[in-house]
Amino acid sequence: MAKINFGGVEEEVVTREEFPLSKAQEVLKDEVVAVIGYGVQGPGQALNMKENGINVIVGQRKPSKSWDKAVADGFVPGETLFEIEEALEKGTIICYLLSDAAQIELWPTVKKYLTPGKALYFSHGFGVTYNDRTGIVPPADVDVFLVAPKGSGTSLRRMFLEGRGLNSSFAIHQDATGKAQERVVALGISVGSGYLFKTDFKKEVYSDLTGERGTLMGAIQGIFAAQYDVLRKNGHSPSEAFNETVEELTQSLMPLVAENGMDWMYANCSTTAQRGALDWWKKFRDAVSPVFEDLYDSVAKGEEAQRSIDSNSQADYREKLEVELKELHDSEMWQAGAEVRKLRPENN
Ligand SMILES: NC(=O)C1=CN([C@@H]2O[C@H](COP(=O)(O)OP(=O)(O)OC[C@H]3O[C@@H](n4cnc5c(N)ncnc54)[C@H](O)[C@@H]3O)[C@@H](O)[C@H]2O)C=CC1
Ligand SMILES: CC(=O)[C@](C)(O)C(=O)O
Ligand SMILES: [Mg+2]
Ligand SMILES: [Mg+2]
Repeated sequence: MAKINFGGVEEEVVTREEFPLSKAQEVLKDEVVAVIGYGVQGPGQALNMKENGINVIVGQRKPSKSWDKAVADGFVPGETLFEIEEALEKGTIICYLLSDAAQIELWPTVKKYLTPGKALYFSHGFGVTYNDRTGIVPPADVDVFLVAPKGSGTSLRRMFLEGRGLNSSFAIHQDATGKAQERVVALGISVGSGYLFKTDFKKEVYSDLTGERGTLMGAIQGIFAAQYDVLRKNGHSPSEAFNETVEELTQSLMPLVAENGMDWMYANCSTTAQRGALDWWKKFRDAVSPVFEDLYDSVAKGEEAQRSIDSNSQADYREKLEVELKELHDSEMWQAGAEVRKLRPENN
């Protein structure tokens, strides 16, 4: 483990230099890694492991779109693609990558196949942390750990194919075999993580639920909509409002933040913009801090987890999500955005 000073706080991380793929392959050489669930994380992790030389199989419902996708991706029925219970039987490491709500429903089946010495792998601390609501309590004689890619499974795969890596957190909930650390780190490297930082199941899920409702997804849509609406209410055209709210950020400014931090992005804007941004960012921070306090409180109380369980356990959960996603898609802001994207030189 490398010790890195993050802004004055020393943390332990695992880098690909100290734990190369060859070491991961050696650790996992006698394992059968069964990926249960082929939605977003499943394909990214299974394909990256497969191409990293790991013995990976996929377990999916049949017939299903996910089964067909796994076949299209090169997993072979009866050889590397099985129905869920057969994959659970064959797997020595069970990667539980169904949706968090679906993990609850299938848990009684999965638990039957967790025989002594096997490992149960998650990509989210949700099921174990909120086990009073999920019922997911693993048997004591199996390893239980997680690797949580800090990004979409789609990005995990794309970055792997580009020779890059998405950072992941890892955590150990149970070390029944004494090999949990090497198993989980080997898996983290094999699924295509850039580097791995250590956390625990509770901190992973509390931070993740906060992040996806906050700056990563929920809050950004909220702040985009607020600025767009004010610009439009004051007579600015849809294209001007969208460019000033989203397009410039994603195409020009956020890549500068990703490259070298916020001050670097500011320094590459006008002094007029720098003065204004430095004057206003604390006002926005103070305005939204109470909302983030409420959000974290709701996460910590389990309210966000219960809402996710209640809504995503319904038979028509996908249809209901799609109705709300369509409302976003059909909004003037994102309709304007579709036209702006078409005008990008690379799209003409
Ligand atoms: N989506 C992402 O990129 C990320 C997901 N995660 C975590 O990874 C895990 C998997 O997440 P996703 O891939 O997004 O899941 P998902 O929502 O895409 O579902 C995964 C699979 O579960 C199947 N499924 C749904 N209900 C089922 C049921 N009742 N019985 C059997 N199969 C069912 C779906 O058909 C799909 O193939 C979750 O714990 C999630 O929190 C972690 C980081 C990012
Ligand atoms: C992509 C990711 O990290 C999320 C937002 O936490 C998720 O998909 O659950
Ligand atoms: Mg996340
Ligand atoms: Mg998440």
